Amino acid sequence: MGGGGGGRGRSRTQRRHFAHSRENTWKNQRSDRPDAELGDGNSYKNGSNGNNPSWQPFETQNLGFDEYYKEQAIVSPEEWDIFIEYLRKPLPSAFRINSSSQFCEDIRSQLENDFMKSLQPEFVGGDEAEAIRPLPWYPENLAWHSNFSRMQLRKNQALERFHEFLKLENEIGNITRQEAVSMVPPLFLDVKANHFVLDMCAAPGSKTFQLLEIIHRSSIPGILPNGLILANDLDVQRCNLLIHQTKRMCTANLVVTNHEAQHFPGCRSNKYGAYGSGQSEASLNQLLFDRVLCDVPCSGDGTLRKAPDIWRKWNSGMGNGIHGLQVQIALRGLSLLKVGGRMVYSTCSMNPIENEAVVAEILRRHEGCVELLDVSSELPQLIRRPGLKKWKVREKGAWLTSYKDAIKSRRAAAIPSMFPSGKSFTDPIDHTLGEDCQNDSSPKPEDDAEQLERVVEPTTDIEEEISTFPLERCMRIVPHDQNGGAFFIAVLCKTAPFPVCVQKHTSKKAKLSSEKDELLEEVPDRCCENVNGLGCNPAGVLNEKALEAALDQADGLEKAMVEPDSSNMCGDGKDSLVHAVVAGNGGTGQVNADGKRKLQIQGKWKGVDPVVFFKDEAVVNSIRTFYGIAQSFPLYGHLVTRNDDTNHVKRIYYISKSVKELLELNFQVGQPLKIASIGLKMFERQSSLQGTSAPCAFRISSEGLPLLLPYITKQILYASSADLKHLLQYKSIKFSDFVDAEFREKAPELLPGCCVVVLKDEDDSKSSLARKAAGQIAIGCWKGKASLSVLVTAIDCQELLERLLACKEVKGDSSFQETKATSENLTDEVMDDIAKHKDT
Ligand SMILES: C[S@@+](CC[C@H](N)C(=O)[O-])C[C@H]1O[C@@H](n2cnc3c(N)ncnc32)[C@H](O)[C@@H]1O
Repeated sequence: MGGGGGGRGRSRTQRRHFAHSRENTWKNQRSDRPDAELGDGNSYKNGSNGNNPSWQPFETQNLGFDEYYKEQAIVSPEEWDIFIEYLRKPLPSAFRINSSSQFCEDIRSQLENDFMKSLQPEFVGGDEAEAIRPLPWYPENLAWHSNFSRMQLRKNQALERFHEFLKLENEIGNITRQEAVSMVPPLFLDVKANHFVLDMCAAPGSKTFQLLEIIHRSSIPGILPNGLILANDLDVQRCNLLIHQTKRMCTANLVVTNHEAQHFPGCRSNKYGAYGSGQSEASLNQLLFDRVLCDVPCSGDGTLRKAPDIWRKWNSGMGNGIHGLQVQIALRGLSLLKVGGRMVYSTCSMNPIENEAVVAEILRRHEGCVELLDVSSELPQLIRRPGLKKWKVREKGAWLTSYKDAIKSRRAAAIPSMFPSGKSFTDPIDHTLGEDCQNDSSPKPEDDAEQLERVVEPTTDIEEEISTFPLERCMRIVPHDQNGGAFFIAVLCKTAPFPVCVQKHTSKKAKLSSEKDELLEEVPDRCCENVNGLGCNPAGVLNEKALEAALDQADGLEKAMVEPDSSNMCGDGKDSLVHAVVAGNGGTGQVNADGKRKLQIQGKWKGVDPVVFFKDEAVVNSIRTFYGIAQSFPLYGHLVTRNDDTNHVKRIYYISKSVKELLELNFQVGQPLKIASIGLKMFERQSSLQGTSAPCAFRISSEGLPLLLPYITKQILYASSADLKHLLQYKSIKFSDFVDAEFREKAPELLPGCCVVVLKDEDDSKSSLARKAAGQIAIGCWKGKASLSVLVTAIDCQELLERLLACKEVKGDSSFQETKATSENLTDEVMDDIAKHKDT
């Protein structure tokens, strides 16, 4: 694999993290109920409570919700009952096969030819005919729908093999459990292997993982794709979940950052080769993206089937409260998008205020530069509804048809962009989104059900508004169309650079014409964000005059940034503005002699380990020599650590060429990116007693091995399937006990320390599976005085034994059955064994 093909060396803590990653309230609340196990979509509202007298059914009704969505005509009146019925049913599960995994075909074939048939007798029916089935709209049968609940999988003996399969393949990254509708947005991004992709609100990372699969899909072994994924999330803990999730991918093409998406820093430099010793020539001088995924935070009412507690919490203030932030994030995404690039805006909410209103607002602000794409010919089997052209705003119990309504009734929380026309009319109160960008997404104390009791002001004298944008090109997925969750997706294309925003200015004209080009693209977004937190209305066309004005404005802006006017900014936008200036000045970090600002541009993010290029030539050369790594595999400039003290580096990470360029640019412009994780763990310091006597201080990590494998010429042995099986089974084997004579002879000749054992192509291999596995199944081992020991976790041993078994089953080798039984019983003892190897 070119890296990224699903992984080895998964953290055992991962499962624990995932257990807490998403609330599954059905699971917690209904485990004692017999009907809870059906997984057939029955409504549980009126179900029995089993033997638990304290059990309370979830209230799957909310009058405010009903009234709101009926009024918004989210579905036709005839469909209302079935819509609600489905919303009350638990969500069937879904999973995706990792299309870049070396075992992708095996897994698909196992599902199609084995599980689809063998599980059918265990399925009791309901709305669905099949126990498991491929999702018809997902390409190549790579995503699957399952009608078994987690509890059924756990409790039903007959399903045990399928359950074990799901658990194991999920843990090692060959499949990912993910809600079906959540798999849709990345498909509409049309990502190619060479794309730079920004995932703005990425945690917990299921879509990031899918994007990584796409860029790695056609990689050939040992070659990395030219693209990268930059996954960002504001929440540090959720970022950690994402890092754990994506570790399973073993990729060198991922960077994880931790920023407010609406203030994601700009990185731009006009200088080349300014970083470090000057040996490296950065070929990237501005960080713009070919694709942006804008899967924004939202009220989440599309996930009601998975999280029924939302029934209780839901009120219309949730959507209103988050609309401003959603607009800001989407606008920032567009400003970071290349001309010609695609951005997908998505939410798991059904609310038009969070969906169509946001899309309409960004089209309004960048009219002529951004197009809402008609993607009706893409994924034709996906059932979706056109976006709404009209909707209303509910505010403090009243229905508002137009912003005029809001002015009339002095409903200050409603802002023009929430309405279909987006018109602000005469506004006695200052309703800027700047106010809203305090990011108060928490629902207002109003309760819609209560509000229903109030007298609602008539709006009859105000005309109904209809959006003039082609919002029917947006897509709304509703639960009853294909027995899933609800989602909203809009696909946008940036068709032209954003014009300059012309505003009043007083400062002197900027004279540096060399900066003009930069300002053409950089200033408008920033200067306007500084004005109202949302970017500008592109009233002015770009001409020489406008450009000069913009240069003037930039001049003034720069001053403003030294003494930021906090009243004009949202959140901690000050930081990103400062970074932007650094970027604009070629990353010298010496924009002026202001000491306070200098501190801000050190690029040292509190509490975040630094990212340091690992340039210790002696160590790099010793690694290259020890493993005989071919010169065609670039190491220099591709290795980084998270430790300033290069003498005490424990782990060395490998980064792709694309990530290297991004990192170099980040250094050039003063490190505005707050990097939480980067690259692929490739080498780890061997700290055992044995390790200290080994000629090379670093061993190859399991994650890095697939990428490095085609380039290793020393410390490598080819084992028969029998010997590899024994190694995986017993963990440590004396040289004299190997079955294969050649292997028995060659193993003692290796240098002490880390080595690689690869499954060899045996002449008698009849199955294509076995032939394919040969040369690809490889493990790290430790060569001691008289034995070889595996440096592989128990779960990896188990998975590899399963693979070997699958190869052998075709040949009818019964001796492998015995191995399988043993592999399933791998215990913590084995884990301890391996841990000892690593830690003693
Ligand atoms: C809908 S979830 C994203 C789900 C994710 N795309 C996935 O597929 O796994 C929204 C995410 O936005 C993050 N978030 C909230 N406010 C944010 C902001 N201002 N900037 C960046 N991320 C934000 C939340 O922490 C949350 O992880």
